[in-house]
Amino acid sequence: MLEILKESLLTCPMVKREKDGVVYNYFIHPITDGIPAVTAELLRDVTAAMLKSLDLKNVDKIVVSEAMGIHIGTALTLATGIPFVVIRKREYRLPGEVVIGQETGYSKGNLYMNCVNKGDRVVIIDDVISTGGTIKGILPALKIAGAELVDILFVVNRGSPDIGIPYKTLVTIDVDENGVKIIDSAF
Ligand SMILES: O=P(O)(O)OC[C@H]1O[C@H](OP(=O)(O)OP(=O)(O)O)[C@H](O)[C@@H]1O
Ligand code: HPA
Repeated sequence: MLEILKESLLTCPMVKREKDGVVYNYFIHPITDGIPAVTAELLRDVTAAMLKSLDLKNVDKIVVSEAMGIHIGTALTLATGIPFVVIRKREYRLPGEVVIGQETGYSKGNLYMNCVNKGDRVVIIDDVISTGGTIKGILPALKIAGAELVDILFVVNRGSPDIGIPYKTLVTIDVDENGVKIIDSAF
């Protein structure tokens, strides 16, 4: 389990990104970018590991964020029958919409959460955790919505940030100009 994920991380393309004059070594991977192509074998590998790791008992909704939470959310919904909801970068102004401030290593903006209701038991999954900025915005939004957080899982952990509560990850990596190194793996 996770052999396909690990191999694909070790061989993925790299580019350099820049924010405020600081160069960031960015790995480009099917799970985190949709590039190179997302294969069925990779999605099955990641989904099997998510199913093994997550506590999904009596969960009402899987919560993912746009855009790169969507394919893993789709896979987990197909495997479990639990619906998923997407936290969007677009504002809808529906009643109860919760606005989330998001700051990552290379971007800043707002996210908008809809259709997470009072009393919902939810799990959050996302492709990657890096600075933790995105999840730290989502956690208070769940409180505002009145949802109960059951579990959190990130496929890739780049940086192991402290987000104030425990979270699960499938693969922990280090990245430098030469590429990705695997530091730890759930399986
Ligand atoms: O831990 P953090 O530093 O917050 O980084 C992780 C977040 O960054 C990426 O999303 P991004 O906002 O880049 O959007 P994308 O999914 O459309 O690529 C990723 O999907 C996570 O949501
Ligand atoms: O290097 C990266 N690649 C893809 N997604 C990311 N999210 C944080 N860092 C990265």
